[in-house]
Amino acid sequence: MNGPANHGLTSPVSQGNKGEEMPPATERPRSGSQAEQEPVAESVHEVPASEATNDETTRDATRRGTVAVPSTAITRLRISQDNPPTREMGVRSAARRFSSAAFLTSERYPNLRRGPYGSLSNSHVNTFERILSSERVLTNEDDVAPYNIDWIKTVCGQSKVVLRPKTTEELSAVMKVCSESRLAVCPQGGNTGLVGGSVPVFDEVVISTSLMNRINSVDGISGTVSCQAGVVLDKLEAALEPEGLMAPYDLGARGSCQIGGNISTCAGGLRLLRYGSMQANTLGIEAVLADGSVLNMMNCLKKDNTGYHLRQLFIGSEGTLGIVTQAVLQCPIRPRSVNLALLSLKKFGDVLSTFALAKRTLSETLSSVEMMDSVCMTSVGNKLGLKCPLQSDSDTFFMVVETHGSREDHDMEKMSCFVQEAMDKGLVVDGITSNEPSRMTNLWQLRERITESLVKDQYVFKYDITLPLPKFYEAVEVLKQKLESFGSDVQVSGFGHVGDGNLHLNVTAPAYSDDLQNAIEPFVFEWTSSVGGSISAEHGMGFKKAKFLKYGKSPEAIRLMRSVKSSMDPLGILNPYKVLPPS
Ligand SMILES: O=C(O)CC[C@@H](O)C(=O)O
Ligand SMILES: [Zn+2]
Repeated sequence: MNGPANHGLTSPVSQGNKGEEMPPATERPRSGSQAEQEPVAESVHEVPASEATNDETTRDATRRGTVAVPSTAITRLRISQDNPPTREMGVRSAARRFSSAAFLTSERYPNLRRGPYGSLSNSHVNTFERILSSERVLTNEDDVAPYNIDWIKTVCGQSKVVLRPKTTEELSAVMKVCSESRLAVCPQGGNTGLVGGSVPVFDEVVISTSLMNRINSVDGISGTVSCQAGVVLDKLEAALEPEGLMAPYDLGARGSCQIGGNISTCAGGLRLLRYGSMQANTLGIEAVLADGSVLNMMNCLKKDNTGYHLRQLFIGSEGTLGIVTQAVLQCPIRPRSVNLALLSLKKFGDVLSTFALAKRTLSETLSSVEMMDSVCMTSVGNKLGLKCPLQSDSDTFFMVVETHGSREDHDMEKMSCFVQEAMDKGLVVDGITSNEPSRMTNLWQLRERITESLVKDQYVFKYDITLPLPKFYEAVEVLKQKLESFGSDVQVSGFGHVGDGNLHLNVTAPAYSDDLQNAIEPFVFEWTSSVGGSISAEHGMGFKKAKFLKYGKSPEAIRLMRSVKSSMDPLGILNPYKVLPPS
C-alpha cells in the first residue's frame, strides 16, 4: 500500500409576470391642479424595454459569483523553478491576483492573533480524503484561492484546504476530525457576504456547502420547502415556481448566495417589508455542531412552542454556533401580478413622505420600497452602462416601489393612483411604471447592481445599518462632513431598504487607507448607536464588525453571547474571529 500522499503541508506544530401593458399615461386617473398644469403624459411615462437601461443583461447577470469574481478570472500564477514560492507567498500572490487592493487580513489587522488552534497536516488531509474522496478536498493553491477572498476583495485569509461535503453525515465526520485536532473551520456558502464572515482570517479549514445542493421536497399546500444548505437561491425559486410558491426573501445575490448562508447571516433583502424576516420564515433547521454531532430540528410546523426556540440560535449567528446543513422555509404564494414604479424625488424628506403614502395607498400589495441617491445612480450608469430613464441632477433621490398582488387590473390601477397622488402632492418629480417582466427586470438592475458598480475599480468601505427613518439619510450627510478633508476622491453614498429603515452606507476611495478607515470607524458605529440605530441590519457582524459589537449589544448581552458560544463550541473552532469581539 502506498504511503500517505504528500500535500506539501507541514506537520502539526501546535494544538492550537407578464402583466398587461399599463394604459397610456394620458388615460391614467388624474386629479388636482398640478396635474392640470403638468400633463401626466410628460411626467409619468412607461419605459420601453430598450430604454430602461442600455444593458440587456438579465437579473441573472447580477450573480456575484460570475460577475464579481469569475473563476475564469483566476489566472494561473507562473512560478519560476529557480525561485519556488513559499506557501505564504503563494497565498499572498493568489490574493493580489484578484486586485491591486487585495491583501492578507492578517497584514491589514496586525494586532490580530491566531487562536490556539491545531495546524493542518498531511494526515488530516488524508483523513478528509477518506471521508469525502480526493476530488472534494481542494489543496491546490489556485483551487483554494477563491475561497480565501471575499467577493468585494476586502479581506483575504490563508487557508490551505477546502472541504466540499455532499451530506450531513460527511460534514459531521469532518467536524469530528476538526474537533479532535482543534482545527479551526470557516463555513462558506456562496461567499457573497460583505462583512468578512465567510472567508478565513488565518488558516481555518474552509467547509464549503456548495455541493449540499439537494431540494428535498416542496409542499404546495402548506407552502414549505425543505432543502440542503447549499441550494442557491435562484435554484430554490425555480423549484418553487411550479408549485405556485416563491422564496420568502429575495436578494440581488440570488444567483450565487446559498440558503444556509442566508439563514446563518439572517439575510434581509428586497422583500422583507412584505414577507418578514428569516427568523420568521425559517421553520426548521438541521445543524452540525462543533463536535460533529447532528442537531435535527427539521420541523415543518408553523406552530411549535416546545420550549426554547433553538433554531433561532443558528439564524444570524454566522456559523459560530453550528453549521446549518438543511432547513425548512415557509414560502408565500407567488404573486399573479407585479407592478413596479421608479421615481425621482427632490429631497430625502419627500422619500419618507412617499413611503408613507405608498403604505397608505398600496397597503396590502406593497412588497418593496427601496431608495438610492444620485451618487449610486451615477455609479451604475458610469461603471455598468445602465442608463436611468428619469431626468435627474446631483441632488436627486430615486425610489423603487413594487407591489405583489393577485388582480392585475386592480393592482395596476392602485400603482397608477399612488404615483399620480405622489406627483399631485409634489413629492415625486418624475416616474415610470411597468408591469412587463423584462422592463421591470431592467429597472430593478438600477438598484440591484449598485454594489457591483461601487466596487468596480475602487475600494469600498461598507456600512449596513438600521436607523430610525427621520435619521436615515442624515447618516450620509454626517459622514460626508466628517470625511470632507479627504477631498473629492472620497465619495459617500447611500441606498437601501428604506421600507425597513435599512441604509447601505458606502464610502468609496481609489484604494484602501488606514487613515480613512480610522476616520470612519468607530465614528459611524458610535453615531448609529447614539441615534438609536443598529450597526448591523442584514449583513451580520462577520469579521469586520466583530470588534464593534459593544455598539450594538450591552455588556450583559455580550457576556451571555460568550457563554452560549463557549457552551456550544468550547474549543472555539467554529468560524473564529467572527461576530464576537476578541476576548
Ligand atoms: O452593497 C451593499 O452594501 C448592500 C448589498 C445588498 O444588501 C443590497 O441590498 O443590495
Ligand atoms: Zn441590502
